[in-house]
Amino acid sequence: MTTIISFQADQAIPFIKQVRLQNPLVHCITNDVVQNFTANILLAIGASPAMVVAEEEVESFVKIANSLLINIGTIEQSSARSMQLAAHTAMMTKTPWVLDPVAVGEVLTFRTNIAKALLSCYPTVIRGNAAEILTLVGQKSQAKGVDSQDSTEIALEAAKELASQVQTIVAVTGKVDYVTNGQQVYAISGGDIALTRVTGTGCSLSAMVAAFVAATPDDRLTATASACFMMKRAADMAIHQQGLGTFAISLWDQLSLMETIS
Ligand SMILES: Nc1ncnc2c1ncn2[C@@H]1O[C@H](COP(=O)(O)OP(=O)(O)OP(=O)(O)O)[C@@H](O)[C@H]1O
Ligand SMILES: Cc1ncsc1CCO
Ligand SMILES: [Mg+2]
Repeated sequence: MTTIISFQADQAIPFIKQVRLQNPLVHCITNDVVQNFTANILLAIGASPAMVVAEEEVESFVKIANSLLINIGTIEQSSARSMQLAAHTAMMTKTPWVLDPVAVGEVLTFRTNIAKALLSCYPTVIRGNAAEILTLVGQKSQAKGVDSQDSTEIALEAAKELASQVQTIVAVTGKVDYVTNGQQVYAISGGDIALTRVTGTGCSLSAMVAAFVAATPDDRLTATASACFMMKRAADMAIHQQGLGTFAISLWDQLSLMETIS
């Protein structure tokens, strides 16, 4: 049986600082809903976002980027081709890359097939909600569109299995986040239910993971857990007495302020 280790702030702090020091260039191929939010979240944590999607451009851009994010949230034929080319280039150039398999499941078969095919390009990290991770290992899942109705506890074994199968790191997020390489498991608790009521917090977290694994290549498991910790901690500190708009802005503020004083 694997011991689940509760991830602590003192483990995350050096990784959060490294992202600000390194200012990684993160190549994002992400969905239409979250482009602006994701770019701003990356800037807030000290990374440099670039949304480059054209099939004609992705190959050369992956080669100069420090990491790549592929998020299939609003995938179409043309973006699917860009994703496959970008992931293949990342594998060949050993550029770390993160897969966010948004809304994979039995209803949305086009994206599910693409996401499964992308696994052969060995993502460095897969970050998804419980339903998405269950789907990728071929188990039944419950979702309402992009939102999971399964808990991360139910998906933990699937996350470990996926990590072992694909030789990757899996971050399965929800009330408690679990980050695993198949052997070790970190648990990150905290955060706020409001994170599920602002669109793109998971998508932006995947982009943060891409920045963290680029800036701290020696320990990508801790880097991934640190990104998850940072999002939860920012939500803990964000203002949540008014409405969701204030919460979203305050979350952005808290991400930008965390560990800026050295
Ligand atoms: N019930 C909850 N309580 C506290 N934090 C939560 C809860 N559910 C999710 N989170 C946090 O919300 C963030 C997004 O995770 P989630 O699993 O909802 O991603 P997602 O479903 O891919 O989101 P999206 O598709 O909207 O981008 C993570 O930081 C996660 O820890
Ligand atoms: C709402 C939505 N639909 C496709 S992607 C996306 C962003 C949150 O996953
Ligand atoms: Mg998602």
